[in-house]
Amino acid sequence: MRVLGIEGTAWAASAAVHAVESDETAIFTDAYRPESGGIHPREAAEHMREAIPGVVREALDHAAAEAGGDSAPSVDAVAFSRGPGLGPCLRIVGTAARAVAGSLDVPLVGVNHMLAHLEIGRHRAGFDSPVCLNASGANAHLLGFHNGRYRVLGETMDTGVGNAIDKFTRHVGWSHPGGPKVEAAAERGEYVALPYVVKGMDFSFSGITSAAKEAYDDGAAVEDVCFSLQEHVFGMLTEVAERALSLTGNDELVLGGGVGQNARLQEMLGEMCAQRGARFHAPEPRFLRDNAGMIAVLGAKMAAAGDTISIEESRVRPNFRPDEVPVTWRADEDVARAGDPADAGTQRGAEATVALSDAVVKRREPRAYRHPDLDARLRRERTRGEARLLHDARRLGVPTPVVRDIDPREATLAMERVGDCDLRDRLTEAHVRAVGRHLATLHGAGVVHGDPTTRNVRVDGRTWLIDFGLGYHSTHVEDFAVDLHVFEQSLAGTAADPDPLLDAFESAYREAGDPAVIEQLREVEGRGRYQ
Ligand SMILES: C[C@@H](O)[C@H](NC(=O)OP(=O)(O)OC[C@H]1O[C@@H](n2cnc3c(N)ncnc32)[C@H](O)[C@@H]1O)C(=O)O
Ligand SMILES: Nc1ncnc2c1ncn2[C@@H]1O[C@H](COP(=O)(O)OP(=O)(O)OP(=O)(O)O)[C@@H](O)[C@H]1O
Ligand SMILES: [Fe+2]
Repeated sequence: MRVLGIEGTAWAASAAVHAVESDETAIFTDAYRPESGGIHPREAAEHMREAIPGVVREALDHAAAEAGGDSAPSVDAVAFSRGPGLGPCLRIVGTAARAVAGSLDVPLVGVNHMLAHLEIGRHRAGFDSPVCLNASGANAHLLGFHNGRYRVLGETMDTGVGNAIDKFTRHVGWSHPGGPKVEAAAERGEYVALPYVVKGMDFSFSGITSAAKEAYDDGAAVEDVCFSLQEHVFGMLTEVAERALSLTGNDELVLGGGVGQNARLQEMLGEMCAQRGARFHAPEPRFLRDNAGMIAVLGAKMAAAGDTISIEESRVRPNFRPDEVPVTWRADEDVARAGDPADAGTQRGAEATVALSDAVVKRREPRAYRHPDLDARLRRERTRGEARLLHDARRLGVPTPVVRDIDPREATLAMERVGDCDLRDRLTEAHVRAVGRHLATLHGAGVVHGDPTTRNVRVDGRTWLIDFGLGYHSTHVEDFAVDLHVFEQSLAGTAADPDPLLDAFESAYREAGDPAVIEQLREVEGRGRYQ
């Protein structure tokens, strides 16, 4: 079987032929390069109009040559990027795909571009059910497979990671795309401190981009800013990837997206995985940046599962989210979470090792992938912050362990042992309601937990909140809403039937806290991040 793929969500006018039996993929790409500034949607669409016919012809010629003069059509299906992406570009690609499928009389397959970034890594690595970090221009998120869908385990709360970097390079007058230029300049740079923003498995870049621009305007060497941008931004992505592995009990990670071509990002992810005994795969660059090869490869899997669409249903989807897609090509898989060993001896969390006896000693281990200055700063700040907030929460009446000792230099806390197990392993409505009430109490007093996941709640007769290492004080409704979003994402990622739990959580929060936070939560969830 051979499948034609067509891609054109933003800058890459690309067509490819994937031959299933030999697993060979030929890719033909004609890139749009803006003369100034970033990607202009109208110019990009104009480029698609001019370039798509040429790359499709090249791909079909290639397929015909491979077919060696067979009378049968040279491809068995046509797959296209249906979204997310720029509407005007998508429509041109959609039209081209319909025309080719119609004239060859073969089925049409509508592919989610972000899932294609993920599946190409899974395919090339031969991994079973990896967590995926998509690091592309317009997006940044972590995906994991659970109950027949890819779930968004964490994502950017503002711009995509490539866009965040490209904004900085535009500010200093460099041409698009900025990522490779930052990578080159970073080789000669030294460390300066920038903001570092991780909220559970979510993260945001706007503060870093602004601080980087300011540092440059204030006279910092551009090489130093580039170096530090990479250390912070990729450090954050690596940290959240590690959190996702830890929370899901997974030991395979794949990388996707154009920013994934960056050697420093690949190095950090590789080191993080090596340190925790997980396997890591980054596909070759031609499969990382936008390309039709990944569309053809996933298109072939979808076609084999019978997941094709009629012309009438094939409208494009500029805001197509990855978690909306029924994963037909993995329908027969029954994926169980590996799970961590029971509460005995030493536990390994996402960032700390926790020695459990009558008491608990939690030590934030150094992270080799992180710049030493940043590593020391985060371990010290988080240890101090955790001790302080555990105490504050207790005073507000939220059950937390009593802190017995703290050593910020060693990043070590000694505290009371609480609960029989993590909430993840006993997900009842009553406990989830209690989490809703406790978060409402904290938020009412201006405290953000920062990482309220189903692993950071301990349960017995009571419902205890632990792990305040990412917590902070705030008066912003947005920060409280993101806290709720983090908890709901972790529920959706760990519960077999999350809906009743989500309802119970929200109704308890609404009763005990500020309903405006729930409204803001809807805003956070609905944010269009894909234009
Ligand atoms: C929706 C779709 O159109 C969009 N595509 C996209 O963003 O193109 P992609 O090829 O995945 O990524 C482009 C980004 O990748 C960055 N980039 C390329 N090489 C890089 C490098 N060596 N280091 C850092 N960033 C790099 C560029 O600066 C640019 O921001 C997406 O996947 O989000
Ligand atoms: N005070 C405590 N009493 C009982 N168990 C605890 C306590 N503190 C931590 N644990 C156990 O150790 C695990 C990891 O602890 P913690 O969440 O504080 O570390 P972490 O490395 O920051 O983890 P993560 O980032 O995954 O939440 C918890 O999920 C819990 O099972
Ligand atoms: Fe992409």
